[in-house]
Amino acid sequence: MQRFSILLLICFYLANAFADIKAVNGRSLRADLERPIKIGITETPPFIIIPDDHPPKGFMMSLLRMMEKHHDAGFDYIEYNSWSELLQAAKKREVDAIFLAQKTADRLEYFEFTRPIITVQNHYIVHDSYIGKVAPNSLNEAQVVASKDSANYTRLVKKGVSVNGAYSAREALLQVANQESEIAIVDAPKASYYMNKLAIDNIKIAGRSPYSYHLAIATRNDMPKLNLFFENAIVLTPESKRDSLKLKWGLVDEPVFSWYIVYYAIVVIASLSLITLYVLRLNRKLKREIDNRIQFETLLAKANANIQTERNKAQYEARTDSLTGANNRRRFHELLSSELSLFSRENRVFSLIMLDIDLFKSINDEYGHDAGDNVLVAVCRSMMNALRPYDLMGRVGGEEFAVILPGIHLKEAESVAERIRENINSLSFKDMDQKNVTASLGVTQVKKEDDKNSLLKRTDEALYQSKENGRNRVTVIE
Ligand SMILES: Nc1nc2c(ncn2[C@@H]2O[C@H](COP(=O)(O)OP(=O)(O)OP(=O)(O)O)[C@@H](O)[C@H]2O)c(=O)[nH]1
Repeated sequence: MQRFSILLLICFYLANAFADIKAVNGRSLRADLERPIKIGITETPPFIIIPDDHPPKGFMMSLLRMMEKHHDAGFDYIEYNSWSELLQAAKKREVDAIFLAQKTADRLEYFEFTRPIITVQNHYIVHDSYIGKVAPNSLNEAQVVASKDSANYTRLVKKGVSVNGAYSAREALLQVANQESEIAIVDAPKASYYMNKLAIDNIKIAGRSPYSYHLAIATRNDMPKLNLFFENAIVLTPESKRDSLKLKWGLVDEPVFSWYIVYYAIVVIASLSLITLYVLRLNRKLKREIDNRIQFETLLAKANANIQTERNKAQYEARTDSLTGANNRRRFHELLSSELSLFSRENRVFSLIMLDIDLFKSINDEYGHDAGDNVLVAVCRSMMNALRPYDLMGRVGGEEFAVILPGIHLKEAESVAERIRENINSLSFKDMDQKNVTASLGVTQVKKEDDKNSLLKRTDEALYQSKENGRNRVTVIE
């Protein structure tokens, strides 16, 4: 994250460096200029128009006057007859600033340029009788004319195109109107201005040159504060005011290639790419972490499920007799305690049966321990069959079982015990030569004054009496 922030800072630093916005206050700057700024002007419609008997006007003049007023500056306008005269005067420092387009190496020796104020597109102007559109590669075969002062002229001469050098854009247009030349290369604002002003109605625009130029203010480079002043004045001129001036003078800003846009685009794209890369990386990392977490949670859930299963198993084993599956002695005593407390709290009566298999030792001795185990399992199952689902049974000794009969009174409990006895008596075991097994049972019903010991003791006593009286019987003690 820290690395990313540093990169972003560098991007914004570069963006500002390219934009080169020198946000200096216009008023304090003007105070540093000891004398009015001398601005050289020459006829350059529709940017600068110099009528014989009126003050100069045009887009640039309006803009300069706006700056003058807005920044409380003093401008002196010095007029020149031609562009070349004006340029020479500026180089000789007779004027401080001029309105200029091309940043040639020669000009950069004398001037510093502000950012572009407006971008102007060149067009091909032809006579009305010209058929078709003019393309850049058709210039070689045509009679082309351009103002000698213009960059178009220099550019075409450099490319080896034979081009007539007119004294001005006005003359170039007139040459086409008079059919002395075929194609004039003039920028759109000038062309439309002269076509209107001179009422030339036999020429037309027949194509767009690939070249455009930026118009800026060039200030003498031995007064750096001057450039800063104009730069600041341009930045502080509201876009809306500049737009309304452009509209007034029939200017259209052409969508032309600008390095500023490229720089900004690079910076913005680079920043967005960095952000996207960062987000994608973060996303991948998060996804990995989520996957790991899911995997970990699945393992954890499995482990928890295993623990729970083991716990359930342990609980089951802790309360169950492993041979018969009945409640073991400990669990049975817990159940008995809770029945007793229910009886004392809610007066819910219950009966207790105690059962002991008769002469079980002899079964073990005669048929083996495994046969004895089978008898225990069979007796247990037979007891369960004789009981209701909510009766509570447990194996409380080696061959001894007990049953709690919730809600059952003594008489009914006796019948249940009798049914159990009969069921056991009717069991037959193949591995014991169909020998019958019998059991003795003792039955009692809980009483108000009972605790666990007294209850168990009474039931045991009943069981003991069954044994004493010959086994295979049920004895009831109230
Ligand atoms: N096979 C088997 N025998 C058991 C188990 N638990 C206890 N025994 C045996 O059960 C027998 C109980 O014998 P005794 O207490 O003498 O009573 P009995 O032979 O049933 O005689 P009475 O109760 O008087 O009818 C003992 O020999 C124990 O070893 C068991 O889980 N499996």
